[in-house]
Formats: sequence, C-alpha cells, structure tokens
Amino acid sequence: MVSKARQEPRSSSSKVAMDAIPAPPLLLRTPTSPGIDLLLPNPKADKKQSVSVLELRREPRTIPAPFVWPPDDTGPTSAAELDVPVVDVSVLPNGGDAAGLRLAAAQVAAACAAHGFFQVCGHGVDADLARAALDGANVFFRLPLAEKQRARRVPGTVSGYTSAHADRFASKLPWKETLSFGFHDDDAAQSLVVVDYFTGTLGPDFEPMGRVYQRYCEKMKELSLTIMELLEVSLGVERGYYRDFFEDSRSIMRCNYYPPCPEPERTLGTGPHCDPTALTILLQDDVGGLEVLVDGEWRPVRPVPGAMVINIGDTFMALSNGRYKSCLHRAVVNRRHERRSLAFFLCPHADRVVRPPATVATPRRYPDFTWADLMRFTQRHYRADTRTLDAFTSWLISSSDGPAHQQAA
Ligand SMILES: C=C1C[C@]23C[C@H]1CC[C@H]2[C@]1(C)CCC[C@@](C)(C(=O)O)[C@H]1[C@@H]3C(=O)O
Ligand SMILES: O=C(O)CCC(=O)C(=O)O
Ligand SMILES: [Fe+2]
Repeated sequence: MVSKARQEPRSSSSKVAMDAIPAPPLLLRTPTSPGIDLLLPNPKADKKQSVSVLELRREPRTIPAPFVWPPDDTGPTSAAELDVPVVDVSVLPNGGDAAGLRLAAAQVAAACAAHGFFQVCGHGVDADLARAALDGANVFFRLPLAEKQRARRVPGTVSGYTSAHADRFASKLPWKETLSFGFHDDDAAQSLVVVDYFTGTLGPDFEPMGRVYQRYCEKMKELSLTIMELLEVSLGVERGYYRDFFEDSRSIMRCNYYPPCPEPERTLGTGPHCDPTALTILLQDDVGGLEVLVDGEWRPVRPVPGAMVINIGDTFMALSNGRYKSCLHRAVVNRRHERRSLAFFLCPHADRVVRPPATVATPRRYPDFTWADLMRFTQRHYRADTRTLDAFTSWLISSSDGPAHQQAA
C-alpha cells in the first residue's frame, strides 16, 4: 500500500474561490468537500469586527502566507519508509507466553532506542470502536463552522476545537483542524468525563458521539498501561514502576483533521515536533502522512490496517533517563485526500514528579520536573520546531517564570 501523502499529481478538482472581504479574522474555506475552515488573523483590519470569509475560488497558486513553513521544515519525504515493528501486545495481559513476551520486549527495545516508534497489534481495541471514532471525526469536522466554534479552545488550555491554531500562532500555521479533550477515570463511578465534555460543550445531541470517545479513551488508557508494562520488561526495570506511575494519569485525546491542500509542499499538517507527553497512541486512516526524522531523512510510517502507531514522548524519554528516544516527527498533507488521525497523549497526573527508576537513573540526564511544568512550557513557550525537552530543561533552570525560581522565591 503506497501512502497517498503528497503522491498525488496537482488535481484540477480542488477548485477554490477567492472572494476576500477585508475584516478579521479571515475564514478560509475551500468548497471542495469538506474543505477546511480556517480562521486567519487579518493584518489589514482592526480587531473588533467579526469573522469574514476568504473563499478561494480559483486554482490557487499560493496558499495564504501564514500557512507557509520554512524549507527546513517542509523538506522532501524519503522514498524509504521507516521500518517500524508491529508488536503483538496480546502477550501481556495473561503473561503466559514467555517467548512471545521476550520477542515483544526485544522489538520494542530496539525501536525505542533508535527512533521511538513502533506499531501494535493484539491491542484489544475493537475494530468497530476504532471505526466509530474515526467516523466521529468526519461528522464533527463536517459541521458548520459556527457549530464547531461552540467547542472552541479555551485560551491557556489544550481542550477544544481549533482551526490551524490561528488563535495561538500568526505564522507557520498547520493545515489542520483539531478537537481535543481531557480523559481521566479518577471517579469513573460518578462521571464520564468525555460524555460530559461533549454534552456540556456541544449539547445533548452529541451524547452518542461522546459515548464513542468515552469508550475509546477508556480502551486507550488500558492499552497505555499494557504498553507501560512492556516498556518495564524491555528496559529491565522493576515491574509496576511505569504502570503505577500512570494509574492516575490525566491524558489528552486529540482528533486531527487534515483537509486536502492546494499546495502541500509548502505547508504541513503538523509541524516538526517531539511530543512532550509520555506516550502517544495514534490511530490513523489509510491515507498516510506521518513522517519521522531519522538520520536526517523524513521517513514515512506506513498505515498498517488494524494496527496503532505508538511513539515515545519527552516525558517517557526522561522516565527512561534518555534510554528511549522521543523523536522529531511531522504530518504532511496532500492535494486530493483528506486525512484523519486520532492521537491519545498519555500524561502523568500533573503533580507527579518525573524521575526515572533507579535501574536506569545514573548518570541522570534530566532534572526532576512535573508534567504541570512541562505542559505549561508547551502552552507558553513551545513551538513545533524546537527540541522540546532540551528547551524545557534550560527554561526550567533559567527562566524567571520557571518553577525553580518560584520554589526559590
Ligand atoms: C501537550 C500537547 C501539546 C500538543 C498536543 C499535546 C502533544 C503534542 C503537542 C503538539 C501536537 C506538538 C506540535 C505543535 C502543536 C501546537 C500542534 O501542532 O498541535 C502541539 C499541541 C498543542 O500545543 O496544542
Ligand atoms: O497526524 C499524525 O500523523 C501525527 C500527529 C502528531 O504527531 C500529533 O498530533 O502530535
Ligand atoms: Fe506528535
């Protein structure tokens, strides 16, 4: 299966219409179904007016300037796909298959020490649930913009709907819309946090959609803890150290929607970044677009039907004291196919101190920190093009609003 990302010749079907009405922020909607709703800051107008519509109605030669990324970020895709093992994690819950567990641990150890990416099968996530979650993304992102805006991101948080992060950044805008919400099951008996998010934000009609993502996030947490056990085995650390660390996790679920783009070579669906979180479980559709920077080349990660992509984030790189790598990756877009990906970002409880187990802790590579500190950094200082943990570590030690100074004060 060859990834469709960027492979397509320029399509004449992506007719778009230009009808700029000067007022902020500009709404870019490509009428090709379903198109992309992007609210763009409009430099030419004062800030008080409402949304206007920039409908591109001609075969675009250029996408709006805020979407153009530097050539270093939009470099070519390698012809060589990344050789990512598909690890059968069904060996874990029963633990009976010693040989299978050894194989899985060896596959994970090699991949995580090299580039931090592997895929999993035998994950226990029902195919119907996975499909419903992907289909739910289609339903949500095809809603009229006014409806999506009812879930717009609350400044200073990750939760909510954003289009191109135009509410946060004025340049290097990603060619995507996203919907993010939190997940934890601290008081599962009392409340279903994801159902409550959908009904509270979008109304009672969205309860069925909320129940799909509630169930999906519950399965994601289960799978995350299984993978934590496998990481313990692969690193030879005491059993339970990582699993217990994430028992009270408060994670982030994100639906990514990447519309077709008239000039995919000049922009990015998600810019080069390392995930600051601990572990990412990515369910992608069959279009392809995820790429990992390995030995200076952007290597595609092929969608494997039924499998889920797992990658190590910065927080787990610190928990493994640098033994496992959190690596730069990006998502490219293409001219003809929309693409969806669902990213479950496993995060520790905000107050947990990120510290590697004794087995791998010397010499220490990173200072102690809490996820709350790293999360605040990503929301205040973070850009997709920095190596997060290195930037965070120096911020942690040197910055005036870093926790070290607060503690000292
Ligand atoms: C804690 C997070 C911040 C981001 C979502 C999660 C984990 C990945 C981060 C992100 C995807 C890295 C690339 C830049 C970013 C701004 C994005 O393109 O969405 C990041 C997310 C964010 O800050 O919303
Ligand atoms: O959509 C993808 O393939 C990757 C997205 C990603 O890396 C992210 O959201 O952190
Ligand atoms: Fe990522």
